[in-house]
Amino acid sequence: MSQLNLAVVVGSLRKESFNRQFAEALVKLLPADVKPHFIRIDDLPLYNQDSDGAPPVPAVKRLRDEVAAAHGVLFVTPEYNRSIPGVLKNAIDQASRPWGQSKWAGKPAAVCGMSVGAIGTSMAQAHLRNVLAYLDMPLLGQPEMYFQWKEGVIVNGAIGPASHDLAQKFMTAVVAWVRRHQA
Ligand SMILES: Cc1cc2nc3c(=O)[nH]c(=O)nc-3n(C[C@H](O)[C@H](O)[C@H](O)COP(=O)(O)O)c2cc1C
Repeated sequence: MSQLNLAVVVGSLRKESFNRQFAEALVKLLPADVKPHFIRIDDLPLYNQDSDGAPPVPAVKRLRDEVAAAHGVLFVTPEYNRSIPGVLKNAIDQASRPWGQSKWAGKPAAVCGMSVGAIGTSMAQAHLRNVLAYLDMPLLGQPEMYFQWKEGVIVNGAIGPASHDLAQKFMTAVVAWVRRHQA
């Protein structure tokens, strides 16, 4: 099968981010013909519609080019105050404009997340799904992935034994979803 480029967007800038650790463990479950590409969002300026008429600054151009080059996108996000972190929304907004030139449109996507709370980012994921659906991204429905951070969830950089099967099932479904939507 042809090589797939899977963009991975992590919604936390924290150095020891559980979601980044989770994302790095998840991509280890990908088959050899799927290449993950972590999209940088920490150096993006705040989106300002006044900038739409000018050439994008280098960080924004990089973001837009990288999203455009992806066959699909995996979002791995924390929940902040029952929604998605502002840094993630900013990145989504930056690649959605100028109007009519969104880089997200048509890209198959999947969402998951890790929180310290028992609801495991379910509210954040619901909000994120709403945004991505508006951006015309076909969204993987099942399996859902709501993870709570606790000892043993990630062991030596890999998904721990108790969660491994669900995580593998999810990543297999992500790859099948992206392949199904390949032009
Ligand atoms: C501003 C803020 C708001 C938060 N709101 C929630 C929340 O609504 N639900 C939840 O489960 N955890 C919430 N948390 C706790 C996060 O789950 C926790 O900080 C987690 O480590 C964030 O993910 P990260 O480790 O990838 O940065 C919040 C944390 C912060 C800093």
